[in-house]
Amino acid sequence: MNSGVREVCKRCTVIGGSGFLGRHLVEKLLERGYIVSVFDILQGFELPGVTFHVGDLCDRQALLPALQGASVVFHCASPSPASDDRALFHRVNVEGTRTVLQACREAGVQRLVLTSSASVVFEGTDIKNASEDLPYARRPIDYYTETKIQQEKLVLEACDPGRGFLTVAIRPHGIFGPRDPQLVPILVDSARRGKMKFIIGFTLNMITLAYSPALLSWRAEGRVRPRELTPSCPRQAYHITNDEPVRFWEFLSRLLVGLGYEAPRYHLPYRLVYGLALLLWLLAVLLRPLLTFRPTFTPMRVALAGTHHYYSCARAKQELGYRPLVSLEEAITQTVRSYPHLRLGA
Ligand SMILES: NC(=O)C1=CN([C@@H]2O[C@H](COP(=O)(O)OP(=O)(O)OC[C@H]3O[C@@H](n4cnc5c(N)ncnc54)[C@H](OP(=O)(O)O)[C@@H]3O)[C@@H](O)[C@H]2O)C=CC1
Ligand SMILES: CC(C)=CCC[C@@H](C)[C@H]1CC[C@H]2C3=C(CC[C@]12C)[C@@]1(C)CCC(=O)C[C@@H]1CC3
Repeated sequence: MNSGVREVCKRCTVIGGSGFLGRHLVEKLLERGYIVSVFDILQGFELPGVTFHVGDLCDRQALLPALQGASVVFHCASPSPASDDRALFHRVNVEGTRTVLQACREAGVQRLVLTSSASVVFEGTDIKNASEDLPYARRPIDYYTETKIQQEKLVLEACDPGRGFLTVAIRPHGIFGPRDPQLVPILVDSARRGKMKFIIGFTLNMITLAYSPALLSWRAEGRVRPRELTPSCPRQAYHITNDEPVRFWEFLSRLLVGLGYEAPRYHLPYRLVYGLALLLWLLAVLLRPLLTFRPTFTPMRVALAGTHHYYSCARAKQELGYRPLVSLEEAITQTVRSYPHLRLGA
């Protein structure tokens, strides 16, 4: 292979590369010698070797220059799941993804890796060791999930090995780790406001999570191209987790205690809290023209707190060679260490 060809093979674009997962991915790709372009609505950081393209992914003209010459595109952009702006979710996750697909084809991109979510099958009821064969949620719990389902379908249906365009969706679940803007910050904010004293529902519900650095080291190795991706087996989604189911409340308690806060200990009935969360959500929608407030305990969060939701990543292990690189124990230790500013009293 001459150096020109090698260079083209190693060129990639990370859409949403300024975000939590996207930025970790950019760093790993650089370590592995990729030439990286980032496309994001804002430039979140500066790194030698990274070219930034600032724009909205719904704008094909803005997107195209960022994709030129890339053999692989990682799509990691989405509005925050904390938002309840249905129109925004639809515009970015559904219409925006159509635009990404169109632009990829125009730019001659060969592989598109979507960061979907394991929550595309979650309806608020128990999920135990689920494989990817579980159907999509018929009644998605929020707009985020509703549009992640549509997004994943669009991307997988666009897979066209005959034309040399391969698509794959990875489905992480509850990503955490250094710089995570969601799980640990929301947890600490709730603890600081005295809202983390309660255990919702029963204490034994298990979940799986995905520790970002471990997830990304693997992903950036280019193992995202399924070996079996052939015309007879073109559409693939893969659960990616730490592969160590843990009790939800034990996991949260270890993070809280590690940061100096008390673990939750008083019990509240699941149905009561879920009902209250629904009521608050409804009030927030109805009162929106007059006042804006964002309840901490959304129906989705309460459902996640009170049910089993653990996923099997056997398919990714078998077909993609996936292995979680860090134990859950180590992942929690590293995460706690990375948030000195969120410790009690800091
Ligand atoms: N975090 C988690 O637990 C999980 C996340 N995922 C998925 O992983 C992906 C990455 O998530 P995460 O890193 O946590 O999210 P972040 O919000 O940290 O990153 C997403 C990035 O995309 C940007 N973005 C949003 N809208 C647009 C747009 N219209 N055009 C260009 N860029 C845009 C965001 O900018 P801005 O911040 O300004 O909006 C942000 O920089 C998402 O697809 C998410 O659905 C899946 C499972 C779990
Ligand atoms: C109710 C409670 C005690 C909340 C504190 C922790 C939560 C903030 C997180 C626990 C599980 C997380 C999670 C997500 C966001 C943050 C939590 C609710 C996602 C909804 C993020 C986006 C996804 O694609 C799925 C995630 C599932 C787990």
